[in-house]
Amino acid sequence: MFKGLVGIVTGGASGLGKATVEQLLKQGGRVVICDLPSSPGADVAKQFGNDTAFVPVDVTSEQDIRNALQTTVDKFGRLDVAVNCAGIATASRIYNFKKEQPFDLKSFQKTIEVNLVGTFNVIRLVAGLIGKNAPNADGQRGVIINTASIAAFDGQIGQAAYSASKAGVVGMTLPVARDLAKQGIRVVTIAPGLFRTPMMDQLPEPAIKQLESSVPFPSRLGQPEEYALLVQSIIQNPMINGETIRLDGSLRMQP
Ligand SMILES: CC(=O)CC(=O)SCCNC(=O)CCNC(=O)[C@H](O)C(C)(C)COP(=O)(O)OP(=O)(O)OC[C@H]1O[C@@H](n2cnc3c(N)ncnc32)[C@H](O)[C@@H]1OP(=O)(O)O
Ligand SMILES: NC(=O)C1=CN([C@@H]2O[C@H](COP(=O)(O)OP(=O)(O)OC[C@H]3O[C@@H](n4cnc5c(N)ncnc54)[C@H](O)[C@@H]3O)[C@@H](O)[C@H]2O)C=CC1
Repeated sequence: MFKGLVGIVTGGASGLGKATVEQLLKQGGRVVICDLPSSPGADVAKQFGNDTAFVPVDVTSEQDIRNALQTTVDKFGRLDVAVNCAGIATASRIYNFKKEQPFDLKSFQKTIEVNLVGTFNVIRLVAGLIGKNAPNADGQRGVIINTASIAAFDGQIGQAAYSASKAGVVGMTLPVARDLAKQGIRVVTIAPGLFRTPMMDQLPEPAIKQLESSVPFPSRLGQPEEYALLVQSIIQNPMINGETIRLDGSLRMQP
């Protein structure tokens, strides 16, 4: 279905990103996995075979993303799709009255830097390469997909930094889509609910169980493959643009 398609997936060494890499490959695509040097990205790429490459990056670095684009061109000749999955989750109260400790400012800044600035950095750089493609019959040159979170809308206690970073991704989706429309590049954001990944596994098991039971239907954590299926649908459907799509089993998180 995606024969000839070339994608970049940030955070592609784990969780939702890794499932996306697998789905694009299954459909006949070729994929550059971008993830931290400390991630298992090299092993993942080896496991997936010749249609993948791993480039160690920090998404907040201009040079790292430029290197990834160079590798993409050298190895696969073009770029059609970029999926931003790299992200970090932090949790802390604004002020811990027991310990008389305010929310650590560096932790807030880091969360914004990776989740929001990192996503923006990738968007602004991949747009240049995708924009070089010849347009298809519909005028489309490619697609950029971002990952926010339902915490952008109903963040829990302790999620001020994470929710702010993800709300920023939601907020820039429409203006960036409008901005890139003339060039035939679509921009869409997925706001996942709760998915079983290493990030979710950081939460204590009772917290996971509690969250899981609060999902109306299906009352369970999502599988990463279900996220990847939405990525595939977004790529396939040219009318989806400038929108944030919740993928959450109708969960609205409680405080
Ligand atoms: C990933 C997604 O995109 C999807 C989601 O959003 S899933 C929803 C995720 N929700 C959350 O992560 C909730 C975040 N909030 C919390 O975990 C808690 O409100 C809080 C840890 C910030 C404060 O909880 P609290 O009851 O006031 O307890 P507090 O005394 O501050 O902390 C209790 C202990 O639990 C630990 N803890 C429990 N859950 C934690 C978590 N998710 N992250 C970090 N620490 C956690 C704390 O480290 C703390 O340990 P110490 O005191 O020994 O350092
Ligand atoms: N798992 C879930 O329930 C949900 C996840 N999300 C979001 O989905 C995205 C993917 O999350 P998961 O797959 O669950 O997490 P994960 O922790 O399994 O994967 C995230 C990947 O991002 C990489 N990464 C982190 N910082 C990076 C940086 N600076 N540069 C490059 N790569 C970096 C990590 O090395 C890791 O491989 C994240 O943005 C997360 O916030 C949103 C809602 C729910």
